[in-house]
Amino acid sequence: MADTPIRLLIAASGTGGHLFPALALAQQLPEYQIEWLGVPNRVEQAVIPQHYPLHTISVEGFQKPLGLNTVRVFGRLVGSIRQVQRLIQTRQFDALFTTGGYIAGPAIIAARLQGLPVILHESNAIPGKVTRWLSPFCDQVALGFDAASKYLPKAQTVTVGTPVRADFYKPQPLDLPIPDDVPLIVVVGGSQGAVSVNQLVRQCAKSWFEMGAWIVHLTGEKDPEASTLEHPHYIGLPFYNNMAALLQRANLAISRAGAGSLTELAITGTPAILIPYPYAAEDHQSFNAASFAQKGAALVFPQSELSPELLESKVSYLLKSPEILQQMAEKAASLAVTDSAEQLATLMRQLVEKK
Ligand SMILES: CC(=O)N[C@H]1[C@@H](OP(=O)(O)OP(=O)(O)OC[C@H]2O[C@@H](n3ccc(=O)[nH]c3=O)[C@H](O)[C@@H]2O)O[C@H](CO)[C@@H](O)[C@@H]1O
Repeated sequence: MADTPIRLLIAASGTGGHLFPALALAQQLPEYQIEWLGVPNRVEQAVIPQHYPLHTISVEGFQKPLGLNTVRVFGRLVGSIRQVQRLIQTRQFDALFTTGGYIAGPAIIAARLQGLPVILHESNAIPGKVTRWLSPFCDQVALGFDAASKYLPKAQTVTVGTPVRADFYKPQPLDLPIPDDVPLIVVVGGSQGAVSVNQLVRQCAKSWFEMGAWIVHLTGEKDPEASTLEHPHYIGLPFYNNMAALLQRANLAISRAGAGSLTELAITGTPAILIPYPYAAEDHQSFNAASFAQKGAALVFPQSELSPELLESKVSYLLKSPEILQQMAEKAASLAVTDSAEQLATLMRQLVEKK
């Protein structure tokens, strides 16, 4: 195996939270030949082909209550496993890396049937269903949060944090017209935006503008009112690619509590108000956010308890208290695992060498 490059299949799909940690690992394995497995019509179609060949299969999750639909989904799962097996045979992959989610089901099963080593990375404090079911079949399960290990008693777990893209480790220029000396609030609702958070922010923004603050608001693509707020200090965008530059510049973030977002806030040392997505599976975003709240790196509010008045006053208070923002920034930075991608790359190389 020494002379031919290792061929790695990465199965990561659906959301930025699944894609970006896998991309961060891929950046650490320049000597590998990497191809990607995703599904049609999801974010990977826009992000991956410029980096790696993208193969797609159709997968879907099992919905409750179980019934006829389950039979159909099961049939489709068997079909997708066969598709991935054929892909592994024809493209001669040596190993599989996945970040969980629906795509991980057929990918892990097919890889095991073909005798490939598998590493699964689970970034959330409460692992998803596929991770729980299939982690015993993976050679190594790498965790973003230590707390997740108690849900995976039969898995070979190791906590490595969650990898972020390489640009987060260097100061990045911000290509947005924001003066250097103004307080900047960044609003981000995960990779898809958060309409409820957007509505809250639009109701509060006026008083923050009056305090001199600027707002960069990443609204997502699905907010029908996204362009209703206009102000010289306001920049609304559906999605922004250079998150590293934006979070490095931000004085405060108002954010959902997806594992990827939290990791990036820690790496950039950005104080935050976190509003966990209330419908995330088993409320995992609240558990993700808990470590930030306990450490004093963020204020966490359940969406149901956060009125516009409360958000308006908390942000105004923080804007008036730079020393508190500074303390929160330091506490956020203390939660950063800066070599997560390197640790994962080392695990991958060790595993492939062993086989
Ligand atoms: C609704 C839901 O279930 N979301 C889940 C999904 O989140 P989702 O994909 O929203 O979440 P994350 O917060 O983990 O990651 C968002 C990623 O998108 C990037 N970004 C975002 C906006 C933007 O304009 N530009 C940009 O690049 C961020 O920099 C970050 O890298 O996967 C995460 C990891 O499994 C989970 O923790 C989340 O709970």
